[in-house]
Amino acid sequence: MSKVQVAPSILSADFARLGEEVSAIADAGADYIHVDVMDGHFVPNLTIGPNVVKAIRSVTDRPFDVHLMISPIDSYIDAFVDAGADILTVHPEAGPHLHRTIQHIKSAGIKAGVALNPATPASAVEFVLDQVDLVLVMSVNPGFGGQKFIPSQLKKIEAVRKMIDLSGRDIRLEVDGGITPETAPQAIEAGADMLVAGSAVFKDGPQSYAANIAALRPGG
Ligand SMILES: O=C(CO)[C@@H](O)[C@H](O)COP(=O)(O)O
Ligand SMILES: [Co+2]
Repeated sequence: MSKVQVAPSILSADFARLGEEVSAIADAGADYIHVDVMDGHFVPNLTIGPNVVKAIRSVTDRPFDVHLMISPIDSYIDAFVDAGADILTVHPEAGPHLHRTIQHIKSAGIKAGVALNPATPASAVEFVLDQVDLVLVMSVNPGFGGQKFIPSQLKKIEAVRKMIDLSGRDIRLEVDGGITPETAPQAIEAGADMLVAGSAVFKDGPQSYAANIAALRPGG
């Protein structure tokens, strides 16, 4: 399996100093910058939109992994592509035609991911697996940082890992929610190769970011 990569979620950053925070996690070893976009409708929280993504894009050359929790999804894709997203990940429930949404993202020349909510089965991604670059398994219900990892998702991570390996395609398996030094090894053991972590990275301030990121990697 490829090296495990860490994508800190800026949802737990200090929004008053967002540019500095993005720069600090990049310097601390983040492989991606995970951006949680929430609309107060698909999920019960409101966060940031494409203007903020555009504003922080110039702070680092790390890829932006943009997790879209908005519905209906399709009319927002181009704005996030223009803002500088490198990966756009969408939920199957967020639009009427998942395959078409993925084609839209791919036709813009960037990577496409599909996010599976805790109650959404692995099979939801089966017939688009030939199109996607990433599958994101949500290990909490989407909407907030700082929630507890849902253990039943480990089985789904294993199932998605099998599907990816069978496909023979280069697809990342990202796990998002409640990732800590205690739960990261379980997610990795089940097949994850990309970990999102918000509260576990941003706790204790910038001087701890490098150690917090390192603690999530295998052997960390
Ligand atoms: O997408 C989401 C929540 O909807 C996540 O990306 C969280 O922001 C991760 O936060 P922690 O659970 O790591 O604190
Ligand atoms: Co997320």
